[in-house]
Amino acid sequence: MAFKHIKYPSTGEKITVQDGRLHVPDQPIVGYVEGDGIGPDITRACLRVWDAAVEQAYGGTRKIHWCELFMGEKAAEIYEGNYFPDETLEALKDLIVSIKGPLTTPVGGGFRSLNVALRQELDLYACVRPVRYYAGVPSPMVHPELVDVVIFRENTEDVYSGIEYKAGTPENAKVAKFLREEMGAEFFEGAGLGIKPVSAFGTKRLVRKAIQYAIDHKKDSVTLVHKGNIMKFTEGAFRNWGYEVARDEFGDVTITEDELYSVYGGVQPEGKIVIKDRIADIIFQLLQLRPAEFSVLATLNLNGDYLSDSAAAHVGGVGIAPGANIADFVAVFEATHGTAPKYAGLDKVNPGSLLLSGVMMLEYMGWQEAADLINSGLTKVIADKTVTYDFARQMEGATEVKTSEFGDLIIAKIRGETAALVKEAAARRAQVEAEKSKLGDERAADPTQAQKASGRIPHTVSDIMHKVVSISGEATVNTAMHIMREKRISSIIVEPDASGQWGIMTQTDVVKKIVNANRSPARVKVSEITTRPLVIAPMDLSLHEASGKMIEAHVRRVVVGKDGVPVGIVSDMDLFRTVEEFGWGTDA
Ligand SMILES: NC(=O)C1=CN([C@@H]2O[C@H](COP(=O)(O)OP(=O)(O)OC[C@H]3O[C@@H](n4cnc5c(N)ncnc54)[C@H](OP(=O)(O)O)[C@@H]3O)[C@@H](O)[C@H]2O)C=CC1
Ligand SMILES: O=C(O)CCC(=O)C(=O)O
Ligand SMILES: [Mg+2]
Repeated sequence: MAFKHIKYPSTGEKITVQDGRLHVPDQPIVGYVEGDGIGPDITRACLRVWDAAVEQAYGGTRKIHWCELFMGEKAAEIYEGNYFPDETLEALKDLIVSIKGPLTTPVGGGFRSLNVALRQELDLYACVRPVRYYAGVPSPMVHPELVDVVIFRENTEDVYSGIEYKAGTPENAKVAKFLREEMGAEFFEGAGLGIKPVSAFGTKRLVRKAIQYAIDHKKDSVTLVHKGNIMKFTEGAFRNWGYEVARDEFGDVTITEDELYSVYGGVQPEGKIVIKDRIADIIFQLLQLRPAEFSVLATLNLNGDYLSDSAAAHVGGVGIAPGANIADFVAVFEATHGTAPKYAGLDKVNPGSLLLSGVMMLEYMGWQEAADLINSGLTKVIADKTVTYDFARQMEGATEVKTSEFGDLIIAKIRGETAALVKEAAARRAQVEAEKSKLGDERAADPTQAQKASGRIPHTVSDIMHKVVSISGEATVNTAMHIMREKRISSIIVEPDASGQWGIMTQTDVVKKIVNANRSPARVKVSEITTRPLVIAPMDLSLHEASGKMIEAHVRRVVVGKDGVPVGIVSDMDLFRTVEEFGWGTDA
């Protein structure tokens, strides 16, 4: 699709899916949507922090190439009233990984939620919202550190499906008539009507992802949250289908809470995840009073929406509540909160929620080092009590900073904290490199001695060969002789001639073809006394085989090569020395 307003950066590569896995190049193109309300404030700050963390973690070898995509009010301005242009949808699919700011949805009328539309159009069926405590964050809980749950909220079904009939419309009248007359339903005249589809397919793929996450992250339980006592065939079915997936697809690694007591006497067996369920209303109390009992929660769409904002409040509020909308590969990361319009453009709110959504994104891309830097930078800034208004109003002795300043402080921590470590690691790397290069030089100069020092016994020609020295056939024999004397070598490799053949010139050639023939080495070209073609032995030729070759061909050396190019040379003297140093045969 040719884009009208979206411009992919000219540098960077697209993230792809290869052999069923996400393939993230070192210079990936990642999409971002600024969002409405406070969106531009937090996005601006976060882009700088993400870039700084990636730069710091990978020293410039990795970099995100951002591509702005348009949704919401900014899109409506650019695309003549279109809040969700087709090309944005196309690019989100094409780029696979993107991050977005919040988008406004009018209440009680107007256009449909862009966020919900996005999730449905891209079938981003799992809304993943981790809720955990960052040390120093103000919290109303006595033990907020015990909160560490990941909410897997079904993201495409339930009452968010948009099957609603406004009171007073012909559609509403038609549905009401059907329900009353055909289904025997009873409800007040003039009621607005909504339908709540919950399918086995939608439930199972969500619960499957939640259980897989629990396995991958060594979590001890998955709790199915539902209001199945009231909505038996939707929420009750969600619970039943959830247990079904656990039993049918993860039977070897899961047990039910019933089994935990009836079979295992309450002692959770090593390596088993407990699948349990709780009714939706009581889970709000339980998460406050007994948070340690929960780790992964699988919820329907509406319950998960409520629960994620509420749980966020236990650990500092929605200002620090990250999230992601994930399909099998395509993912759009986003803050849990909305557009907070009263703060729009004030550079005031907490960018933490979007920032941590970016941390989830970096983890999804496999860039854990950059993610860790942000986590630790954020923790340190909070520990310094330099925080945005939402934390400052709950923290004694805090200094309130702006959104952008909060970002700057995190960047400073990321750079400062790692500067020393990076310097130290670079020095360590340089030391190792220097040591390696010294050992390499020693090996090349005296392979036998180097192996003796390292405890290795040589077996093949590559174990004892010396690096070849080569010369052009156009050089004079005089020049070649100077090099051989200087390097203390008895032969020199001659570069390929016009027909591509390598050659060799030895001390014996000089004795026979120069001295004995009464020729001046200054006037004879190397090519004139070179032996071609050169027989090149493979690197894994054994020392025994090498001796055989020398005897058979009446030569005193074997040239060793790779892909037809000579790389080393082994002489009869090298064999002699090796045997003298290491022994040979059965008594070696
Ligand atoms: N995914 C999305 O794009 C979402 C979009 N929305 C949309 O956002 C709009 C506004 O919704 P609303 O219900 O007011 O909810 P919001 O989440 O936008 O704001 C509610 C309150 O939460 C606090 N808050 C929100 N974000 C931050 C932040 N970054 N830092 C600190 N505090 C924050 C503020 O509290 P305080 O007043 O105490 O300072 C704010 O007034 C609606 O149109 C809604 O549909 C809502 C949720 C998600
Ligand atoms: O789409 C919206 O405007 C609200 C969505 C929401 O609250 C959420 O996803 O948590
Ligand atoms: Mg919400």
